[in-house]
Amino acid sequence: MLDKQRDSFIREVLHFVAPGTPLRDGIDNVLRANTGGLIVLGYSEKIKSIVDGGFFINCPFTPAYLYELAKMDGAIILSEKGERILYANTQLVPDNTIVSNETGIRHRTAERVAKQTGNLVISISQRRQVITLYKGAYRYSLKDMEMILTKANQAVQTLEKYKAVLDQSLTNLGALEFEELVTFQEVAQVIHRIELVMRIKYEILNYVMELGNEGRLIAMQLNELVSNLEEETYHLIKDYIADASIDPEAINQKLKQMTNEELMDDTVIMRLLGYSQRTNSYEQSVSPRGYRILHKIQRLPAGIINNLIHRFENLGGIMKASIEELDEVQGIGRTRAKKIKEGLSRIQEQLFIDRHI
Ligand SMILES: Nc1ncnc2c1ncn2[C@@H]1O[C@H](COP(=O)(O)OP(=O)(O)OP(=O)(O)O)[C@@H](O)[C@H]1O
Repeated sequence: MLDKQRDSFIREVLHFVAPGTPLRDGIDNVLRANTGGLIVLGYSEKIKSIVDGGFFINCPFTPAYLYELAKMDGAIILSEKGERILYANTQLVPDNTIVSNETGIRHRTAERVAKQTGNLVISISQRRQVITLYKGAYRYSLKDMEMILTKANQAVQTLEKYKAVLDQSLTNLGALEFEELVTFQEVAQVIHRIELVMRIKYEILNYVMELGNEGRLIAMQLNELVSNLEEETYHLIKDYIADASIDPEAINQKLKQMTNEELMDDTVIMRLLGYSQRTNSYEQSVSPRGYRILHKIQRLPAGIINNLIHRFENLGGIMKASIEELDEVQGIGRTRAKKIKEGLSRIQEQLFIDRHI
């Protein structure tokens, strides 16, 4: 199951220490110098209450100052956004009844301070050459750059393969929609494949964050591969959801919470869309409303698409409508009615060709 809170924690903290930022340069210097370090971001009331001693410095942050100050014992406290160095050589005294699984004193202190205050705490290990970030109950250790790059590239390759399979099933689904031969099975399969692709996308996004400047190329590849998939999923759910008044985004969120096993189960997806297995067999045919296909027609506003579906109920109905009948729909004149007909024929033709590639 995807932990959304953990995901946003990772994004937030990785944004702070992404390669190329002054804070990261400073941390890397401390790591290389083998002095170790304990850094707290933000001097909140809660932090104030657990700080003992130290020097008030209050100077702009530079990687060189951080490096020099880390030579002293104790913790360094930065402003919330890391732009200023506020204190150095401080002793942190968090509540020692807070559970910590860390072994060394520095790391245990970091974890307890993060849990007690909710501030971001960074621990740079002297012996193990690792940087660990703590915030609230979350912990994240920055891995070696080369290793992340390799993992990110492998994930992009996996994404490419999954995306190719997904594209083929989307083409098949589209062709079957025009033939009015779609069953729940195809719909469930496409939803399952989309969600798998989205999961790989989020994994890669975390690598991109961690890679900072180095991740730009991977971010571009990712964007090219899956840029409009979210929109496509939204329309797909709108096409097949049993109760059209339910917000497709709510269904999408539930989809993200599912385990991989649940995702592969057609009956779970059917239930998610609001169909019960007893009344609807998943081999039974089902008609799309037409949002996904109609959005492929260029310059056709969403309001008109809604009017069309409201009037003709589904894609089949819209396909069968004559130019005169289309013309009667609010917002559609004769020229636009012709454009809709032509657009649908063109999309259908292309899908039938692509289906056999
Ligand atoms: N409560 C604390 N407040 C401020 N600094 C602390 C605190 N506890 C430990 N430190 C810092 O950590 C250093 C000792 O850490 P220790 O070696 O025990 O931790 P560790 O978690 O094993 O880290 P490392 O992997 O770097 O050795 C101290 O010299 C001090 O600078």
